[in-house]
Amino acid sequence: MVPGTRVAVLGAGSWGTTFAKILVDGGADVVLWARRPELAREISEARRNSDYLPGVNLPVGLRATSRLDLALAGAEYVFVSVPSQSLRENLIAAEPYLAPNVTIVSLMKGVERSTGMRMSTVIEQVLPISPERIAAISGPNLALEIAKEQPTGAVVSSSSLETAQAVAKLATNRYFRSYVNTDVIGTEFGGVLKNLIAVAIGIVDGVGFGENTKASIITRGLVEMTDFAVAFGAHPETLAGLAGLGDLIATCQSPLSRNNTAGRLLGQGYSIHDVVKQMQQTTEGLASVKPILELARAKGVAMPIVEQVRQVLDGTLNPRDIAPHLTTDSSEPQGERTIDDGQAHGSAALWGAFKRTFDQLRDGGRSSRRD
Ligand SMILES: NC(=O)c1ccc[n+]([C@@H]2O[C@H](COP(=O)([O-])OP(=O)(O)OC[C@H]3O[C@@H](n4cnc5c(N)ncnc54)[C@H](O)[C@@H]3O)[C@@H](O)[C@H]2O)c1
Ligand SMILES: O=P(O)(O)OC[C@H](O)CO
Repeated sequence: MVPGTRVAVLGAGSWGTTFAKILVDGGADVVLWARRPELAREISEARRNSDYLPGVNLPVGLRATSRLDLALAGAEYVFVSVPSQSLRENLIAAEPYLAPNVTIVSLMKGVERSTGMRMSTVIEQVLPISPERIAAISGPNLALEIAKEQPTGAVVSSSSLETAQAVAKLATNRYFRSYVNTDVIGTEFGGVLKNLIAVAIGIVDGVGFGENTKASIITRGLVEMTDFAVAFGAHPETLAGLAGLGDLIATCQSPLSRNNTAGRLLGQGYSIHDVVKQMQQTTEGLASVKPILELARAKGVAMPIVEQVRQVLDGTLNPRDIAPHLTTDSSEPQGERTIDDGQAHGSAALWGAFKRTFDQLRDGGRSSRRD
């Protein structure tokens, strides 16, 4: 990365603000766009975003504005972190101010409810830029932990390896390390699907069930995630990496997760109406359940856990009943089938993931690598 590369971040919630800090701490020249002028002022003047990141001091080099034209002027890279349902309208507003040859990076983990589209495909549809200039970032990335500079990793994915590497260089610093891959489908769906499993985990937590139930849901949830993503063209290895298993673990076990929290409230008996009212921040999983199930049906993929989450949201399943039929409604004993119908490829994928993790640890985090 050329130090001082001009970057814009759109969306000054928890993740947009945290990511702006990651980029500044990596040496980029960052302008953060906030919808509300008072928030832009708080970030620029007090170096705080007290609603979203309490107790965090933001870097001196971070500038913020509520003027989209000023944020985007001359930006070579634009990172987008608005709620997924608002991406399309925000891109339309941004388009007149985008520099030629700009690279757009999605930080979001939802699908568009009305179309079922992934965020990178919405970007591709709305903006006149080639897919090689679009990237997505995903991984075990709870914003508040990263804003406090606790070390973590993520995956930058683009159909162009060159773009993924350029973005990964920007998004790497002493506490944040970016790996690269070219499996955009797997990387994006990993981020979307783990939210749904985290809602299920929250529900059983709220009911009062313990670790066996949660471990069963996480393990079977990973199978659902992998089946779904592979049916849409993803590589199974991606789902065993940071953007799949890694994010699934972080989101399912952290009380910081909004999806997990929403699930817990449902498990405690609150209605979806009450839960939505209580959630102050973006909870992508709640909007993704229906479009994901529609996509799954279209490909003939069974998603019993996500289906049960939908029933709890609709009020047609008592949260206490979510556990007993985790994998199937059939009373016949089933094979466990983990990754891909028990073919040799599944164990090879898992072995590959373990080996890569080992190699990365041995490497000591010195270079941008494939996840
Ligand atoms: N918070 C995290 O830990 C985290 C980590 C990784 C990815 N993400 C993803 O990042 C995306 C953004 O989430 P977040 O956590 O920053 O949410 P958030 O609720 O903390 O912030 C969302 C921001 O978007 C703004 N906003 C709301 N409606 C808008 C609209 N119509 N147009 C423009 N801006 C609007 C809000 O004012 C707020 O500043 C989500 O897709 C989420 O899944 C979040
Ligand atoms: O707070 P959540 O549930 O949106 O999860 C945040 C991040 O996606 C965790 O990686």
